[in-house]
Amino acid sequence: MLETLKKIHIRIKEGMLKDMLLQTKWIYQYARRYWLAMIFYTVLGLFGTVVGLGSSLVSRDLVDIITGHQTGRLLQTFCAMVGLAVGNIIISQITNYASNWISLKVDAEIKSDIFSKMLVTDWESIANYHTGDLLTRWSSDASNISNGILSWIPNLIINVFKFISAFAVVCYNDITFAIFSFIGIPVSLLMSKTLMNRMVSNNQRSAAMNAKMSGFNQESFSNIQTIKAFDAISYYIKRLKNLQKDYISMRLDFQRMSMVTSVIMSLVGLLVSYSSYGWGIYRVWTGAISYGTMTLFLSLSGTLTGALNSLISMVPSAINLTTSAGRLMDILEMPQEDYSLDDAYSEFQKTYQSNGISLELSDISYSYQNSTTVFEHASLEAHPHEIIALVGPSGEGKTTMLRLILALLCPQSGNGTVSSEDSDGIHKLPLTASARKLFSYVPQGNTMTSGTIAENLRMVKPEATDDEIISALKAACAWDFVKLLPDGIYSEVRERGGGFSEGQAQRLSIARALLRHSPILLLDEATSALDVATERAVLKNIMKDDYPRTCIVTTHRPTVLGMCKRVYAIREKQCVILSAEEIEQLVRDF
Ligand SMILES: Nc1ncnc2c1ncn2[C@@H]1O[C@H](COP(=O)(O)OP(=O)(O)OP(=O)(O)O)[C@@H](O)[C@H]1O
Repeated sequence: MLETLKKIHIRIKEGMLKDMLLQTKWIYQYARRYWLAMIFYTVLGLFGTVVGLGSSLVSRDLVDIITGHQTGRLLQTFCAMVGLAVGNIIISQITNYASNWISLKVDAEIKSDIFSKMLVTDWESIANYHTGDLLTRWSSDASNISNGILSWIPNLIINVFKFISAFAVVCYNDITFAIFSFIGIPVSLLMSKTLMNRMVSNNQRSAAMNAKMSGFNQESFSNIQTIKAFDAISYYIKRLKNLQKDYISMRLDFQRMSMVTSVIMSLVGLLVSYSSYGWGIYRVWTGAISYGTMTLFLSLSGTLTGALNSLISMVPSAINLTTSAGRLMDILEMPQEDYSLDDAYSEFQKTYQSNGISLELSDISYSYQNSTTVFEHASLEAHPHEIIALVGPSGEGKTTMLRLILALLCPQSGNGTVSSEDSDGIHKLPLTASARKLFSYVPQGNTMTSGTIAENLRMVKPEATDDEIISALKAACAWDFVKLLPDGIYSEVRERGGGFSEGQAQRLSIARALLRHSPILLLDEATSALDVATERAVLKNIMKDDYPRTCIVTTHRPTVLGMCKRVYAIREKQCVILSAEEIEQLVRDF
């Protein structure tokens, strides 16, 4: 027996309650920023309770004056009652406004905070989550917290005060009525225990379902072309219907649970009010109390039951809130990227950019979290005024190498450095997330976003003039088609580069990278959709200016290898420099 109790104690200590405490602390760090507004809201709520009680007392007097139990000024009492009722309406509106204000502020703050933290989370860890799941956590879970944040301390204080003050008034007027305040408690407690268990699993089910729906919608809408091309419309409609079926069945499950709960709670409410009513009539009949006092009890029995139910319903709402906090904490507790060298890199860039910057990775080993080993003791270097090519069959690790260079991935062993040489010697910094200031990266695929061409390019240099944009477009061989567009650089680009061919979108992406004027340029199959002549022209333009750029390209096509200073092939998880003969062989075999 003792053993069992110990086990339960340990489970409570280590399990749900401990998690809930941590999650509550996490929520509190957002709530405390609005402590003044929360105090205002609490004071308003307390004031509203006092006005409500005052209104019940005045209505008691009014009834007693009318029924002749009390002598008093009817008109004044009536005016006081109306005044208090109007005051109640005004206070409740101000309270609503304050609660919305707090919710909106907290919502915006949590969302922007989580957004910025998600962006600095370790890339590989966050890439394991479906974007639909991330979106649901970021939007729905954050909203759950901001909407429910007031149900904590402020509503707890308000409802406790409401219950105690109403109870005190009841006791003062007729202590026998106090018993009715507690009739509902056992049932409400029982209900809340059942509710609590169901809610934990329902919340998790609901969050998982929402993430699934959001992921499906997002993927379907961004792949409409593929769905049509594969004649997969009916397949997708069927998938949606199945998801909807699951969703409806889950919602109806919830609905049934809340129906049962609310029927039981309403029955309890009826029981309380009818018993109060019956007891009230009896007390009036025996002459123990007046009609006015009975009216007071009837209205206070509602207040007491309401306050009690609100207090009890805080348990499931706390679960809802902490479940959401837990889901957000999962994301925020993932490892974060290291930006501690930001200042050092800014200084480094300012001082050495004009000399050009070299890049070196030595003895790098890297395996993805799923244990796919891509590199073992691989080394690579690139220097200013050089184009370095990375070649190799699909899936050998070219993109992975660029991710390592960009510090999106962190090698398990070996190290990366950037360096610059001047008359004082070689100046080095370790490769971390802060080094990204030095890079321009053109990834595979279409990375244009909706907006004008100019807006797309200014993403990397907001202060760029039109002339600078046009020069970048010229260097990327994109000006030829942009100048023919009726709105030139102010022509609209649709989502994912819609409205432009793959090759055009690639050239716009390259122009964007060039506009940034970074010392190191990384092109991941960035010229794959261009014809050979344009591809060569783009690379020539990139390297022809005096700017000491270091350029690394990954490619399947050996057409540009002749322009490269060194060609690395990824073989047996290493980067091997190809000889002139091997490069010639590659070109011949292509
Ligand atoms: N996020 C990831 N998680 C786990 N494994 C991955 C991930 N991305 C790539 N890989 C694996 O790492 C290996 C190298 O992939 P990578 O994308 O670097 O190849 P690549 O040479 O760029 O291919 P391609 O030429 O087709 O673009 C592959 O076996 C791939 O399955």
